[in-house]
Amino acid sequence: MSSITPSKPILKSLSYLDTTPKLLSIPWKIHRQTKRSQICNIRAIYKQESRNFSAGVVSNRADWQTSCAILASNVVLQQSDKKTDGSGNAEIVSINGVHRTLDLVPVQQETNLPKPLSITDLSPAPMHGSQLRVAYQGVPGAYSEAAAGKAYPNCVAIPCDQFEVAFQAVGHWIADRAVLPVENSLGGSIHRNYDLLLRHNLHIVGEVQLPVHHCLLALPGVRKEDLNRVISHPQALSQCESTLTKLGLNVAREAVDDTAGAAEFIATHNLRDTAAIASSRAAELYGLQILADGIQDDSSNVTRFVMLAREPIIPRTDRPFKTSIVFAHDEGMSVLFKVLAAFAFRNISLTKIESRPYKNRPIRVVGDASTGGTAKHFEYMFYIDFEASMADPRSQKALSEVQEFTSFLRVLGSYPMDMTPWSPSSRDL
Ligand SMILES: O=C(O)C(=O)Cc1ccccc1
Repeated sequence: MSSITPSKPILKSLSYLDTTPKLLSIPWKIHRQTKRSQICNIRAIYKQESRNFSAGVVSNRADWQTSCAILASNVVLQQSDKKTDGSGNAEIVSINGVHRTLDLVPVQQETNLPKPLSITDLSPAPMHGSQLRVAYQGVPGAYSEAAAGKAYPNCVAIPCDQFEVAFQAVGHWIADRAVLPVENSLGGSIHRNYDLLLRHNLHIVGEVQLPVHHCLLALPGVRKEDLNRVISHPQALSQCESTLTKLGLNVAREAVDDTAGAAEFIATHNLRDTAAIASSRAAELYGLQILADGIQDDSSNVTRFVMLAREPIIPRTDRPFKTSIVFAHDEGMSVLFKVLAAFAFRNISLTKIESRPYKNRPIRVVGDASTGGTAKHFEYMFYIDFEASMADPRSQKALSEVQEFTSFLRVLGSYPMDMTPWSPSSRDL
């Protein structure tokens, strides 16, 4: 992996670019606003598409995308005034304010035979035909950079100053992928990125589990006794809290955007009273000494990163796959139980459940003074990772059932599980 090593992250916020999603609505996003008949229509299409897919009829990428487009267009059509252009193609009046006509006829109209899938269809080479450009949050030496290199060994890693910028970089074709941390075995979920997954239209196309090995870094000649503060990414600070105390460092902790950025900051400003928690690679890059090595509180400190792309990958069943979804539900009895049961009764294991505030509707009020007061329910979006591929009929049946009692359901991605062997003592950095 080659990394652009600027003195500052290359990509600042791309706010000047309109970030309104220009992509077709997510194939799997199913909105509640549709009427019962329309849901039946969608379900019929969904089931037909699922049958087609599971029966192997959807045998190549083009068909897969056409099926998704059909499903998505039918969902979106419920949301907007529709008019046909006489050819049977429904013209979408607007999607997020973008006017477009969907061409729903399958590929190879003249022969009506699906185009054989070629290797370039599976993972098209980047536009510039050379290395994959992978955006990450941080500066060179960050663990996210290492994750990018583990996911795509020959990539060009592109540093970004915010997680949001990494998402935008992919959305605006500045990068081909983004690699972002979503959870750590000691620190738990990185909530910011769960929220961003929902806000953007990217697809999870892979995951990497990275053993994280923290070091305490300072300028050459600085001793622990000289330190008044330790700075790093909040996840790193929380993963090393006990060890810092054992080292006698009862000094101020300050959170910064990323671990390597903390090391760079100390070197750039020649701070002799400050240490950083970062990787040994950051020590090399920014000329710092390692005061203490392996300071995470638990040797099995692993961070899970996901890889994001503009297009989903084609799910397979020939290797272990994981699928990530997000859903919301209106009031109803034991909806969460029903969702979990839809997977449990099909022997599908869940590996993660996360809830995040439903920012469009944070509180639902029930009742009023006449009924003795109001109940205020916090509304959440629920994220689930489960161990099955979307190509597995069990997954399709489970999601078809979940759709019945949720107001919103979206598949964030179906992707190979990271099965690389590791032991608690292994280290990538
Ligand atoms: O700050 C970094 O180096 C990151 O990539 C985020 C992070 C921080 C701590 C553990 C894993 C990832």
